[in-house]
Amino acid sequence: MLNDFGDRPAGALNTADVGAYTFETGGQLPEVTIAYETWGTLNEDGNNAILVAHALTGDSHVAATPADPSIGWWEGLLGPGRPIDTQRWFVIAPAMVGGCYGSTGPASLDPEGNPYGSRFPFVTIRDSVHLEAQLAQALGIQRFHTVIGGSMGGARALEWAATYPEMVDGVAVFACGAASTAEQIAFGQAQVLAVENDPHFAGGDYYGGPAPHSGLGLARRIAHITYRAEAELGARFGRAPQGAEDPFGWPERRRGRYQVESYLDHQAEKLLKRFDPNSYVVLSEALMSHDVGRGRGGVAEALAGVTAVPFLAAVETDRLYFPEQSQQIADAIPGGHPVHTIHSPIGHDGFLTSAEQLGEPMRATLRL
Ligand SMILES: CC(=O)SCCNC(=O)CCNC(=O)[C@H](O)C(C)(C)COP(=O)(O)OP(=O)(O)OC[C@H]1O[C@@H](n2cnc3c(N)ncnc32)[C@H](O)[C@@H]1OP(=O)(O)O
Ligand SMILES: N[C@@H](CCO)C(=O)O
Repeated sequence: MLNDFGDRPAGALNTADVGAYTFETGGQLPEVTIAYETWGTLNEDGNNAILVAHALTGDSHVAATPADPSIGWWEGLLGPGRPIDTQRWFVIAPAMVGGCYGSTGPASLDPEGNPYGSRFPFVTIRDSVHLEAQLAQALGIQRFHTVIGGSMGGARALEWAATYPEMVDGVAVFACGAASTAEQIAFGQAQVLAVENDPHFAGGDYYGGPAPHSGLGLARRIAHITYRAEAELGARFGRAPQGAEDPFGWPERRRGRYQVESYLDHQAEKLLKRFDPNSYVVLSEALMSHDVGRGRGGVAEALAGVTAVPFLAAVETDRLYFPEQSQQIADAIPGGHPVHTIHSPIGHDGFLTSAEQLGEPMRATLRL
């Protein structure tokens, strides 16, 4: 069922009930719904499908649909005549389990009608892939020509290629490595604790009362700094004060803001309006769990078994998912593969803001 956190027109999402699910670490849900959007038409053989996986706070709205004509987060990549031509391909974008965009998540109601809250299981990237495979089966999709994603979506795409090699012919991974690094886990922990230490968090059972928005806002600020490059922030904001505010309010210990603080306040405010703090924790921990080599003899061995044609890309100024981490994937998948550079001064978020750079090389490499 849809929760209150999405702000979407009626009918914007399709949903499929995929039944009960036992998570990798043993948690269980008696019923799981996966929400998704689609573009184009699945052919009779069920073999013209492409799956697009969203990032941490993303959703299934990759591009405009008749039911929701608003611009999507990869609008330029997808549509009639675009690099992923929806006159030819059937594209599906599922909302990740644990999130707050229509798939079962912590704000969803259990069979007794109570929100799961603190009882929502620990989710891994691999769990999300297993559930998406069940969705594919329910829809009659035999295999994916390509699975595509950036950042956490890239983790999901790579995990798809390692978990279901027989179902994935091509994989496109942008701005993501083979496993979350110590530093990525460290940034994740700070964000998770920011939410959990908010006095309103109540162990995750805050529904019906005030939400832990102060904590979620702090988490988003930490995250957003990592999504942008130091030079971009410097060039854009420098040390400038925000409007007439005075950052030198001492000795009263009250002060106005620098522009960059106002910018981060704005990014935080925007997320509060659209995201459930519990989902932020669940998905952040899922991303921290990302390790394509877990239980497979390590990253090198897991990637040696990938049979999908890879298309890899990294943002040249990304200081969260460094280009070397994309290179590690390229080197480990048999065959020798380049890493395409996304030229952008802004850092990690360049995989969203400059995605148009990837359209043509991706189409050529993956024969889209
Ligand atoms: C792949 C996925 O699934 S993720 C889904 C898409 N991601 C998101 O929506 C996440 C949230 N947003 C972001 O991550 C980024 O904003 C992006 C990547 C979408 C866009 O990045 P950019 O185009 O570079 O936008 P930028 O980060 O500069 O933010 C611009 C906003 O900051 C505001 N802003 C700029 N300076 C200031 C300031 N001094 N004080 C307050 N606000 C400011 C702008 O007014 C603008 O506001 P708006 O977004 O409400 O229109
Ligand atoms: N801005 C993106 C970046 C995460 O990779 C998001 O919020 O999902």
